[in-house]
Amino acid sequence: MEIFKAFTFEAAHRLPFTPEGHKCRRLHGHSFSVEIHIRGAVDPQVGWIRDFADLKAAFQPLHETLDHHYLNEVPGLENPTSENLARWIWQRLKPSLPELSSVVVRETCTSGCIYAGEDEGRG
Ligand SMILES: Nc1nc2c(c(=O)[nH]1)N=C([C@H](O)[C@H](O)COP(=O)(O)OP(=O)(O)OP(=O)(O)O)CN2
Ligand SMILES: [Zn+2]
Repeated sequence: MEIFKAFTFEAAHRLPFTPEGHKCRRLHGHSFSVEIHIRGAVDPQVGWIRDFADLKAAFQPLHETLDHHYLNEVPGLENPTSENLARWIWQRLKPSLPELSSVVVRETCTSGCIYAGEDEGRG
């Protein structure tokens, strides 16, 4: 079974490697949303996989780093696409949250990324 916890944060970014004239090359902002999913067995005693509060606590330091920041200035997010942001979050959560199964990032209501660690370990 899988559970998730959703978060939102406000941030500015620009995508420096988009072609000249691309709208996302300009500085702009989003109300980002992030879902942290974990997969595991339900503990029959307590009836849950893990307390939602554990997911909130794990994401809290990342929220502080991202919320109301210019993402391009955050180390590791110099090219803050949804894909790179999802991988950045995954790499920072996975060590303390081994049951992590996917990170979902939404830039807008209609655009986002789902990352499940596919290319981890490939350099
Ligand atoms: N694969 C990706 N494509 C794009 C990314 C990205 O991170 N990964 N990011 C952007 C921009 O940041 C943009 O702000 C969001 O994209 P888009 O969905 O094009 O934005 P709109 O809300 O303007 O979309 P419309 O549906 O056209 O109104 C671009 N691409
Ligand atoms: Zn954008």
